[in-house]
Amino acid sequence: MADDGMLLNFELGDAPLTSQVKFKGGRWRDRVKAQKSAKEEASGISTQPSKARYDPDRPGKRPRGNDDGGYMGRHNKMPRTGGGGGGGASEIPWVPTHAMKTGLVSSSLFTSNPEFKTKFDDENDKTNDDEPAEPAKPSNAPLSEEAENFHKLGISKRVAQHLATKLEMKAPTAIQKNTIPTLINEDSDAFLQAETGSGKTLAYLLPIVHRIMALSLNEDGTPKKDVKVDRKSGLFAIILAPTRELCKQIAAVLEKVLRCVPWLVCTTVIGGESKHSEKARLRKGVHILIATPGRLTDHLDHTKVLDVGTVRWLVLDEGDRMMEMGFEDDIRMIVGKIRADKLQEKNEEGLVLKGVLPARRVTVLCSATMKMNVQKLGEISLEDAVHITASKSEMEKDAEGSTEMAFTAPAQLKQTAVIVPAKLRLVTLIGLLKSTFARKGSVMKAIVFISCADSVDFHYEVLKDPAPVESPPPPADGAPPKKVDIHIETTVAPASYITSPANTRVMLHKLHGSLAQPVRTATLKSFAECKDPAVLITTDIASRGLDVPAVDLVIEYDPAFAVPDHVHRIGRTARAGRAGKAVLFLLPGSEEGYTSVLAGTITPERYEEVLKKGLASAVNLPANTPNPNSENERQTWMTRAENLQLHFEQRLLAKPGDNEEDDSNPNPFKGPKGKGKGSKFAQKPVPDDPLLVSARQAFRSHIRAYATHVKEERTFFDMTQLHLGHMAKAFGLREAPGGIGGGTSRRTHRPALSAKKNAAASGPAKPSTKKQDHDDDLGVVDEDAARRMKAKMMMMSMNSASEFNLG
Ligand SMILES: Nc1ncnc2c1ncn2[C@@H]1O[C@H](COP(=O)(O)OP(=O)(O)OP(=O)(O)O)[C@@H](O)[C@H]1O
Repeated sequence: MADDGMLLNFELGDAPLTSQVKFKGGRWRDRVKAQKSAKEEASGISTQPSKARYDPDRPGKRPRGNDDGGYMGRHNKMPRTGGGGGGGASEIPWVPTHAMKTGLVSSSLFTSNPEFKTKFDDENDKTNDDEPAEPAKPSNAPLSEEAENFHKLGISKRVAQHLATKLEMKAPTAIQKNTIPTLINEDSDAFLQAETGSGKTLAYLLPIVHRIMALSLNEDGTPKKDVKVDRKSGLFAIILAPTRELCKQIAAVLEKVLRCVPWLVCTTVIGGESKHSEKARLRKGVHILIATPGRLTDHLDHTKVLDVGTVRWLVLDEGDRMMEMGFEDDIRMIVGKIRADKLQEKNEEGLVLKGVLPARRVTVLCSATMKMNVQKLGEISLEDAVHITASKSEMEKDAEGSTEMAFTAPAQLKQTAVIVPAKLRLVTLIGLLKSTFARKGSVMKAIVFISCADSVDFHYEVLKDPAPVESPPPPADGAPPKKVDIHIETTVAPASYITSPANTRVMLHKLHGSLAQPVRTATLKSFAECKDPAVLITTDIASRGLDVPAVDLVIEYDPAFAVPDHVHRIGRTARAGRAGKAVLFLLPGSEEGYTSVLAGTITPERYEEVLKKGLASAVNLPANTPNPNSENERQTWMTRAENLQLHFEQRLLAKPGDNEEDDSNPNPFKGPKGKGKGSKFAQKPVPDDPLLVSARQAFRSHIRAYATHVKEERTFFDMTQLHLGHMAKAFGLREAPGGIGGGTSRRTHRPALSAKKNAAASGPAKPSTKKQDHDDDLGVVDEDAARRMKAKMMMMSMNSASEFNLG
């Protein structure tokens, strides 16, 4: 008889078994029989080993296992055997008694998976392994021509020398070469578009710094007579960016540049930090301000000392993202306020601004991706803007009136799409990370993008060492204990599953918008400065603009919600001409078509290849966790994958006191979670393992997030094709938990876009959706998404057997 996806775990090693099957539903008599039988077998005195076991849904009939989210018997590739769904009885395997007893009935990872549509070029795969193809010439690297340097573009010698000697930037990149002269010599608005990692930040910062410097320095660098620029001279430039992290990063780059002009000052005003101290800094005086739109609007409304009369530049970095996040109104307000003030030709202290700074207010828009909403932003903020791109051909395309520029990925970025069945996602991720860090020094940092904060939390918990980090003993001499950075206590931890003999320590980090700002800042710092190999598990909060040069690998474990987001995510690697690799996880089926709309050459890869490499050697299971099978050199990668999955499932099923003998409950059906209030059998409920709770929450949020892919891409990301039972396995769950369809998730991705859209349709925005200038993974799912999920859930509950082939 075909096992149809059932893994029968006859040999499970000596690890403690952590869960018992709960017998629910059906007739009381059936449940008692089933429980009795399970008990007998547990003590080795089974009287009826070969009998069919209890099936709660079909008492008295042949059993169903717990595969496929409660459904077992018909695979989507199998023909229906009767009306009304459900497989024919002959296809239903028998569940061995002891497997039910232990709760270790688990669907096999390697059966019942959908077939791939992709045609893999195995010959090519081989060639790739043996003799790597010539790497593509980097497309976002600094220009190598001898003749190119910053001074020749018009930047003062002082700054050019500082860049070359202190910041190791001798030659500009293509976008810098095309932007700097324009912004120095002209006063027109500009729209900078160039691929990720191409140096757009310095492309707009350097001309601004150069022109502010020119207020007090002559062209030869000597100081102007009787001219003093100090903190009170006025605010000359405002740079807006969508996230706090990006604002801090821009400020860090600018501070480095300003070290050669120490009298110029920049600061940030961003959400999540003390407004009081921001006000104090503004009061002291600042020349360049970097802000998130929400917080700047707030200060413009409430901080009198913030005078925008002298402002000459407004830069909107990642403008499209700000529009997506729903900051259109804030940006309108900011632009309106800046333009409303009469342009001052002299500042209050009599410093002449005219003739040195732009004669009009200049707006610079900056993005690697352009969409309709950026054009709209352009309409709000730009007037006769020049469109500056990195290459001539792009500029020509623009001159010809091409409305939509193709999003390009850095040419040197190696992109792969791994087709992974839902059930195998978690083990494949671990296999990939394990092989990534197998060789010392080959990869130092990897980023894993996940769709929502709950899922980030779960994957962080599941991948980090479960053993609590031991606190250091207090010093014997009574001195105060050494300070540990409390901010990263819950966001940074070692990850033993992905270590290797060459890399015995890999540090895991997590980041999302629901974390407090000091935690976010400290976590990002830890990741950027980590000397050990490091992994960052994150939402799209880290997808825009973030510049950690040592990132060698980006894994899109959950595909992005829209193509531009994908471009930004993969752009966290292969920056400024460096090499990089991006791996996209796709499910077999409609998702496989997604690569046709993405930029660059994407090589498809089978998950088997990833697992073979990753699980060629044993996974380092953390101590004191269930180990389904002691390691054996001869184990195959498939067995290792099965055991690894089982290990996670067991970890999730662990409950406090599971390892202790406890026969005190006389009624097996009013077990730890019995509802019988007042019943003599009622017991104190035993809480589920926090990891299990987290897995359920992550699963629910993941499914909700899945429903929020942009409309144009829903043909690839089709809710109705998702197999919830299989997907649950990727969260270590043996079945899909309920409660997916109802309500909204507070921590699901793509909030403001939909929230604002809804608001437009249904009246004023709720206060909670406003000014989330930083929390781009906080918010609610749009109604349309909720409706699609509800439809899916209804279909599931109406006919669980037809769940496989919805739509
Ligand atoms: N001329 C240069 N020479 C060497 N490195 C440079 C140069 N210009 C910028 N870089 C480096 O390139 C990296 C990417 O720069 P930046 O963050 O400005 O890119 P970007 O185009 O804004 O990317 P994204 O679109 O992803 O935000 C940074 O590490 C920066 O220090």
